[in-house]
Amino acid sequence: MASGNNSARNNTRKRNTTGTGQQTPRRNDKPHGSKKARRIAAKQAPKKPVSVRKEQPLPEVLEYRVGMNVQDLAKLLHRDATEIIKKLFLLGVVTNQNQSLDEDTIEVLAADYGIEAQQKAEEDVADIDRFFDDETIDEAALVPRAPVVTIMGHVDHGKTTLLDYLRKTNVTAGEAGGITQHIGAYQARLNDKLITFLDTPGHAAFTEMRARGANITDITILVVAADDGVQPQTIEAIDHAKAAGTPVIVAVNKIDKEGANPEQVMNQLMAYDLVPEEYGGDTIFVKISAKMGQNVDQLLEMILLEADVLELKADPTQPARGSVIEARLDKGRGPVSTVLVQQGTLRVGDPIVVGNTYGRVRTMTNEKGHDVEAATPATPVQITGLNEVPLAGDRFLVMADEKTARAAGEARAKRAREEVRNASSVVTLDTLFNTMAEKAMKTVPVIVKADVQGSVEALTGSLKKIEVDGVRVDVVHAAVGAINESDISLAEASSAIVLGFNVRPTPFAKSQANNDKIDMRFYSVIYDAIDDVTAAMKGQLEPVYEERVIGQIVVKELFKFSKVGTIAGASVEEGKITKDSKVRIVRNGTVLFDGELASLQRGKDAVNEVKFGYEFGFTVNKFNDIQPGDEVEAYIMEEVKPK
Ligand SMILES: Nc1nc2c(ncn2[C@@H]2O[C@H](COP(=O)(O)OP(=O)(O)OP(=O)(O)O)[C@@H](O)[C@H]2O)c(=O)[nH]1
Repeated sequence: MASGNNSARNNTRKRNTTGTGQQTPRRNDKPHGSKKARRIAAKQAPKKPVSVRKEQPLPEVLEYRVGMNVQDLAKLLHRDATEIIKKLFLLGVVTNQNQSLDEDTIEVLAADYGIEAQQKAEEDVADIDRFFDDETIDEAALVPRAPVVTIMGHVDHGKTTLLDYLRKTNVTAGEAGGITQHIGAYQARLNDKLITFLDTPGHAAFTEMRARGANITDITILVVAADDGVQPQTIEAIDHAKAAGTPVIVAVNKIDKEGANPEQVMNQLMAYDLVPEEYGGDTIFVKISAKMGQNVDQLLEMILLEADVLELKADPTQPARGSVIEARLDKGRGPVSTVLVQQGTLRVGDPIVVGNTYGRVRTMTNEKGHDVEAATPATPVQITGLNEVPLAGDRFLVMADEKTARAAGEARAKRAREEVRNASSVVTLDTLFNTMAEKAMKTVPVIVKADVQGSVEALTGSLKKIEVDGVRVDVVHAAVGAINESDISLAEASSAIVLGFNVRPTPFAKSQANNDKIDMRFYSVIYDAIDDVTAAMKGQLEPVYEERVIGQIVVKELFKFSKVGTIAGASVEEGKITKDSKVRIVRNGTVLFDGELASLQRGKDAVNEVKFGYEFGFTVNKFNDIQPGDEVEAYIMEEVKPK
């Protein structure tokens, strides 16, 4: 049996439950329980256990865990459970075989047997991540497994078409009929070899799962339409795959279309280190038509070839562990989750901890809705039987018994509630110098977003030149546009700082960054950004002023006056605006202007302040291009004391 199995099964810290009806002797009652119990116990002198088996003497030390029940203790003491129940009864504790006992009761019991009690070092039952370490894997038990593939690419380049084509033509469960359901993943077959496809195209989903610890993709298929070439999300996909360290196979799609130019795609991608084999590189390119199915088999062949190179293996003999691909609440069936088994074999009836919840696998079905009894590595299955809905990317682990699974799930839920955020994994400019030392960082990961390509390049170029004591800046991703949720996911997964140049975050990205405590910095002068990053790396970042956003405003309409010019009519959607506010005018996520208010008025009257919910008019110094729909951020600069 595999070593991982043993460690998983042994991971049985019991819950410290004092079940109903159980009486706990007070600590100072030691060693013989209540007065009454002592009296009764004294009557039994000379003290002699009821049914001593000669060949099984008492242990010298009772090594126990809090929460063990009478049966567990009976085994350790080599005594009958009934004897222990009796003994406890005489000590004033009414219990049964399955009842968990607390520390005091166990110690009193040991003392009554005349032996020492020692609590075993606590294993961290909530830490299921350690079962995903490579050390827990038994090399001898490894067998080849199917590769797990994610398809990424720019909008409309054909990800869904490719997934649908594969599902229709190559899905294995199709053998027995049934209608394919979207469960988040499926397996395709070529020449009796399986490939697991994650059916959730999208970079944010991919990276969000990774941020939660689930590194399940082995190979990324980058779909690029031959009639459209490399586009912003193509680059985003490349950066996400690079950050995850997965090899990329390029599927140049839509070659059936007029105007398709696969060679151009190949040339463009060389700039991103994806060099085709025929040009001397090592990236596999396959020219396909997802719509017609042309060369799709060749793509599958290439995936299998790459999988061979990667020597993907897993041990099917251990208790299963893996990751959640997607999960939802079903009205009839309760929490329904698609999980991917990564090691071991998952079976119906298995007690399981999943993320911060737990349960027992009640039903297990494949992508055709057929019941399956067991799922081996790289197999996606939909399971029911969990107490709550887990999150995509949560890890799962099969436990020795339901009690342990429950203890682990509850401990994890509690920890998640307490732990607002593991601050040590967050990298911020303010704490960069210390973090660099603590983590012996060789590079400082940053993500760059800017309003125009020229700025992206200028900023990226300058950042790459920074070097402080051998530490350099690693630009994980750089692109034009507002900071979006995909950027924040990538920042979280890569512990990166986000630098925005003349751009702002989308509202969703902003709240996600807030939750994840991602450090976003905004600049309108490249030199300032370079200066900040360099200073932070040297431990010399001492912000003197920090901006504080005090209000969000939306421009509703324009009033043109011949004498005073154009006044913008607006309403305060959040916070307030004051006469001395600075304003930042944002259109489609891009900062158009950053400057000062010239006037603030309600009706015809100049005012010092307009509060939330009110409409007002304003003009801005040196900016006349305000449009209805523009968003205005009102902010003030506050002095920050150097740390
Ligand atoms: N001619 C041709 N059209 C294709 C091919 N693959 C996809 N299309 C078409 O391109 C359009 C977009 O394809 P999708 O598969 O929806 O693209 P997607 O990448 O999944 O797009 P999003 O889900 O929006 O990101 C659809 O109209 C498809 O029919 C192809 O190989 N040849």
